[in-house]
Amino acid sequence: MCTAATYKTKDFYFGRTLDYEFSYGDEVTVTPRNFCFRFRHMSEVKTHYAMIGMAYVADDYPLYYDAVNEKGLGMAGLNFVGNAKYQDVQAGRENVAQFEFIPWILSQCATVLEARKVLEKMNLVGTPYSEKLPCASLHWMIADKDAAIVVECVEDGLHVYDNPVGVLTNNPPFPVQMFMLNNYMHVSPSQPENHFAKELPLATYSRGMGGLGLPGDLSSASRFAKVAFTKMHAISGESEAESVSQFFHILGSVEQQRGCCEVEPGKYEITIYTSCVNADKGIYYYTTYENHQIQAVDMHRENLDGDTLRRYPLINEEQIRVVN
Ligand SMILES: C[C@H](CCC(=O)NCCS(=O)(=O)O)[C@H]1CC[C@H]2[C@@H]3[C@H](O)C[C@@H]4C[C@H](O)CC[C@]4(C)[C@H]3C[C@H](O)[C@]12C
Repeated sequence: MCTAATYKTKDFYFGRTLDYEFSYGDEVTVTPRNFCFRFRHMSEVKTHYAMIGMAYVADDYPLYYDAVNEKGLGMAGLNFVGNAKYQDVQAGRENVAQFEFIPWILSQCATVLEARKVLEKMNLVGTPYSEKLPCASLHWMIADKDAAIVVECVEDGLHVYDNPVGVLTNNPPFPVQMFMLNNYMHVSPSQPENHFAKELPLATYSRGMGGLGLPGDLSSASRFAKVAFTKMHAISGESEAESVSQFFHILGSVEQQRGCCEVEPGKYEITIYTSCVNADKGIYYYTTYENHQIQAVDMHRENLDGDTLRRYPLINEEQIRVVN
């Protein structure tokens, strides 16, 4: 399971949790403007927007899971198993392999509006990266400071949905997730009043009772409702530290602890990493399951006019500050 979210204070923030039972070898990766993208079905792109994100780098190619470009556009891929169905290569269309989708959009689009235009001409195809790295079944959230959309490629084609909540999890399809929020319209940060029966002397006996009914389990539909509620009500100061801290708290509402989600006997899905990118400043913050100290990689401290990837393997050891 995974969860992606946006958040806005003075700056725009975009991030996700990546929940899985193993890691591919994730690295915060900066792709500078002159790194040559050799798209499988399209021509080479030699110059483009720079981007920073989490990737598995294979043969010097950044297989991004999530990234933000220098214009502040963010994009994240989340599992959509059983529903994702990619299109066939078609002459006259812009055929883009699923593993190229993030670079395709972030290399040329500055906004969600521009991404929508590129999506109109695009065919999302199932060409695998390699035999060892077959197609991943994903859907994506694309967002900038003004808007968010979800892209789902299913049996009947490619769908682009407005995402007024700015969150995404996994199954079921996005319109169903949105519909199911109707079930939670009574949930509130305020204390409830007795509408049950006025003859009964019902009273609040604890803080937080306005949230009763909000799910707490790890299923993707439940995480969608939980994180949507948390994000829609989250309040913080506008400084970088306050904003980043609050963003990690929003995604913390749906993190997965080892032992609670068994995927096969003795194997558990956990939140491998949580990211928060300041999309305006190009700073990629992250924590990992074992390392709660926030780490940061600033794309603008790299040579963005270069042509080679800059890679920062995740720092996974817990950093504990001993104070006496
Ligand atoms: C496993 C990741 C998704 C995590 C997730 O959504 N978990 C939920 C599990 S479940 O639904 O609830 O079962 C996805 C997100 C991005 C994916 C990676 C990216 O798409 C980049 C390449 C794409 C290649 O085709 C496969 C390897 C890969 C390196 C992918 C491996 C894996 O599928 C990743 C890492």
